[in-house]
Amino acid sequence: MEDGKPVWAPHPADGFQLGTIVDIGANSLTIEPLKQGQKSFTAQINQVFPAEDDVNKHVEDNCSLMYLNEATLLNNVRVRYSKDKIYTFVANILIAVNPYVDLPKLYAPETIKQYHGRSLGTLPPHVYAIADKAFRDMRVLKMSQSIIVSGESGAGKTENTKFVLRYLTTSYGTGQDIDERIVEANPLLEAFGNAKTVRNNNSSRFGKFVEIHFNGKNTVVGGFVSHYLLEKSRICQQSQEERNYHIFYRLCAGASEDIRTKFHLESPDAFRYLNRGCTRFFANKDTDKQILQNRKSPEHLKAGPLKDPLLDDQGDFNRMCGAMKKIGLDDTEKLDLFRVVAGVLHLGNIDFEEAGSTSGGCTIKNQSSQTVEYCAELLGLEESDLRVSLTSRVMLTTAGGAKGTVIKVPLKVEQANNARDALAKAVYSRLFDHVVTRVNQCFPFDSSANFIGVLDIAGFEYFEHNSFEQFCINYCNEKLQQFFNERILKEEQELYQKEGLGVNEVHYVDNQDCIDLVEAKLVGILDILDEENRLPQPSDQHFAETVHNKHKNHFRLTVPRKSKLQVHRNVRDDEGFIVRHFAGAVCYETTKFVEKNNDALHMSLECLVSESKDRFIRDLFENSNNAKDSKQKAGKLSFISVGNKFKTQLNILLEKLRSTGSSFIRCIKPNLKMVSHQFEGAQILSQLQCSEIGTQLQLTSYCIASTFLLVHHKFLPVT
Ligand SMILES: Nc1ncnc2c1ncn2[C@@H]1O[C@H](COP(=O)(O)OP(=O)(O)OP(=O)(O)O)[C@@H](O)[C@H]1O
Repeated sequence: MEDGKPVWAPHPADGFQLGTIVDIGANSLTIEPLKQGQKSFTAQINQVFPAEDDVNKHVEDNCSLMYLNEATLLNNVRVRYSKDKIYTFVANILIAVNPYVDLPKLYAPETIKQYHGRSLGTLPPHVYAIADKAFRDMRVLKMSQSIIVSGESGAGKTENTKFVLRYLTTSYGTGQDIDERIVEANPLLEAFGNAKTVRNNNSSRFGKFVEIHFNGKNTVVGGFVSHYLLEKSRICQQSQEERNYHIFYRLCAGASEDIRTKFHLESPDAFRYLNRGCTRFFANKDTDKQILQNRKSPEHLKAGPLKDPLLDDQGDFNRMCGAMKKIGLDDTEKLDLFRVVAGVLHLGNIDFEEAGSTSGGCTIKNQSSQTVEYCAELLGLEESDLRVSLTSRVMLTTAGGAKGTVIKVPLKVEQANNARDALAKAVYSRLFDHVVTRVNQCFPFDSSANFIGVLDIAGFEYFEHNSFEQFCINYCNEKLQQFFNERILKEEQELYQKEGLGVNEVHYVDNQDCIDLVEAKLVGILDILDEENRLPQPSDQHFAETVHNKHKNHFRLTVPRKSKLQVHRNVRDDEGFIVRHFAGAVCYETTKFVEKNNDALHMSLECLVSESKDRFIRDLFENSNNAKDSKQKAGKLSFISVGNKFKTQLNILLEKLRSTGSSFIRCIKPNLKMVSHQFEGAQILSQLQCSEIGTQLQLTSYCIASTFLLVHHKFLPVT
């Protein structure tokens, strides 16, 4: 960096600001901002970067900048974004900034044609360029490919995934039914698996890996969707501004009067599982008029509809019905799905009260009689069985002479509430599994030569309060980061060495220790949690204590009171732990870890649903580890580990990824308000830093710097 030449120095809101160096200290620099009227300030040397001569210039591949650093990358992305150029390459990785506005020309059929068969770099950066590269690599190398789409919630992963699928089926499909089916599966999956959150109106609350399969002639023959970790807590409760899964509202807004009557549907405020969150429908001015008044909640009538250019509950209901038809679901199947959704809604309305007897148990309130009747009818249950199963649980006594006797233990009001919610979550999540299975049956294939898989899964997350869901997501991201390190860094280094570029070995921080901390046999956090779940009286506190005891001096683990943030320092040692991830330290609060890690219903409920009179409900629970001999299993605590199921799924996924060629798309959320043309530099910078881009940038700048002797800043390890 030369005196007088412009540099990028840190800025709290913009990420970086332009300035000149006016003084050099031992570890810091004094910077005078170029913007008039701003005061000089000091910054650490390693946070100040040389700027390009023309800061308004932009390039398609960040690697062709003169100075390669995070500040010039941020500026390049910013300049391009201001011109609606949302895609940028960093070597082979595609950065995609969410425009939050429809850019029809960018995705038009003519654009699809343009990218057909064209090498990377010959046309402007585009998600289509990545899709076409994957296809050409598959054809030439005769090897399956994967495209890993990452980014935080609302960054645009699902939209870009859909563009990839649309591109591949349009360009290399058969022109027949199957292409359309692969694309039409999305509205159905989104209806059941997406919800409005504060960060994204259409947030996917599950991860997915969508494979498009090709025959030996490289034509699409079918598809397959694998799904991961549906967020179950949302089924029973949402925060005030959030909603449950779209399907509930779409059914309330869009179902015919006939269906409404049949399934006893009302407006969203009538249901406990909806009315603690936002009860407004998505609609625009015109479509809002088409929704009958009696279907709208008082909140909707007062505040009007929720607005999003891509969402419209009533219209989406009709589109979803169309999609169901296209992918081959008949009316009976459609009604089965709706009936179970309605059944879940009614379940939530069952209220309990203390029985007033000496048993200490509870009964169902009289006001809930009608609701119980509806639930029994919709879910094919005997009303009396439903009542008994919700208010008591069967257990096998092991004491004295009565060993082996099944007894009924009455539940307290709170326990009955939990049982009701557990039943609702189990029914809905089985329904979601069924939807995915059914979708997969719609594009079957006998054999395939290769596939292109697109992974759309949540990126690294850290909030003020982090629970089991964030723990699983971040564990997944550790695994993906390791895969990225293996793939890009090792391969690139080998390439540089092979080509004799004289690049010294680049040391990146291996995160295997963090992965082991989570998944190692017996001592890993997931196994410690499973052990806790198997105890007669598991507790979240005991689990947290065991984690700390087993990993006292682990570099990656510490107690919350050592956090830099006040809010985490208030968390007691037995209430949480901090994990130092590759992308930063996260404090996990362990309340509900034990409950969230258990997928099993208590035996009375399991028996209830698996013996339903209704075939559809019975089938949903068919493959569960349901006790055929309920007497034998009734006394045992049944436990199905969510964490270890995810670990197994993840390892299968990683094995698959390792067997394929890979490309990476990093999606970026430009602002928290979800609006167009607003670039919040600082928060975009932090997304770039805690992603593969940060790692790639370090490697690329290091290699180029070493090769061309343009050493501008020191290479820093990943963490
Ligand atoms: N390329 C795009 N063009 C126009 N709008 C977009 C584009 N990408 C994303 N959006 C807008 O941003 C919203 C959020 O995008 P998307 O649902 O793909 O995010 P996500 O990363 O999948 O989030 P989550 O992890 O919460 O599911 C979309 O509903 C859409 O309104």
